Amino acid sequence: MTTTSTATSPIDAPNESASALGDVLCDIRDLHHRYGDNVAVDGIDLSVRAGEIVVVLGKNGSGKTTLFRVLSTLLPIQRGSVTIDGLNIAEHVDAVRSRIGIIFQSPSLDIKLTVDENLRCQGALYGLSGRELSKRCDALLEQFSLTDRRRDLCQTLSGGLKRRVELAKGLLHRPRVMLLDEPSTGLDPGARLSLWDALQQLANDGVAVLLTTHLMEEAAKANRVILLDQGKKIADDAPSRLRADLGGGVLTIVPDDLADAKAILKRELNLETQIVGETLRMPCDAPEIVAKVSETLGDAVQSISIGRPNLEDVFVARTGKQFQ
Ligand SMILES: Nc1ncnc2c1ncn2[C@@H]1O[C@H](COP(=O)(O)OP(=O)(O)OP(=O)(O)O)[C@@H](O)[C@H]1O
Repeated sequence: MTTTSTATSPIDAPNESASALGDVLCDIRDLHHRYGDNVAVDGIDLSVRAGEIVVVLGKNGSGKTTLFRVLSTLLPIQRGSVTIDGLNIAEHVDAVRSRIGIIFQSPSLDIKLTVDENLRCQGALYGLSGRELSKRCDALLEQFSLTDRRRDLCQTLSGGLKRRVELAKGLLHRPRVMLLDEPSTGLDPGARLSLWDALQQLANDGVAVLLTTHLMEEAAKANRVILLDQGKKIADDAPSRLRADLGGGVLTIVPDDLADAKAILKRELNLETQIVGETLRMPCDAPEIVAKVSETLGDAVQSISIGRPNLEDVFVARTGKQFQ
């Protein structure tokens, strides 16, 4: 069993400063969407600026995909408004589509075509042709380190490489706003890192990037995190500020049996812990509690630590529910 009382820092956000950011490119006001009686998006306000990476984080069914489908003009606006690059998406569908790049959860590549052919088909859909299209394909293949794979069939690529081709496809027409629904799905940690390098590069080039993820450590890299719960926005801030708002530290216990340990800690030490994944967690600023918990649980615990709150703690604190 390991016990620690030092504060640990999750991945720090690369850039949480608003000063480097540009104009608002995506502006959502009081957006609602329902399927029959089922309210999927419930009065969301949200803006994303040029150069900003904003992550929408929420449990299954919290409304992330519905939000993305409205933003990408695939679902109509029922109530509220959205502007993309200053254009109301209900009134300027074609112009808006030319300004957004979209990557959905389900892969969109034609795996029987080569990397090059996939890009060229996409370019043709957006009215690009001839030298302009060739130059654009060359530049994106270079940007995503795909030049040496351009003649390979997509079915021969790894999941990470396929995602890079999808990103290149989504960027062919130089969108000002990039929408990505769970872009890390199916990627190994190395491929995720290179995806994030690519997103950071996009943001550096002045694109507004809005994506969903269910991975907390990934959300911690964004400039801003939006927490959704049952279609409502329950938090919107830089990840470090969201964590700091909780104040102090968090006690994390990894016991052999979650329910047993929770009951023992309540009975013996009057501690109110919450089950989060495979751990028991609770706000805690008193390092001496580590020794007490260790003594109380004895051999029935694998590790006890006090660290800084993470985004999962923020979600639990704001909703009273577990994230997963
Ligand atoms: N086409 C549909 N018809 C009816 N209800 C739907 C439809 N699509 C989604 N819903 C419901 O709307 C709510 C939000 O779903 P949505 O898919 O937007 O959430 P999500 O956060 O993207 O979930 P996940 O993480 O599982 O993809 C859920 O209650 C879902 O069951």
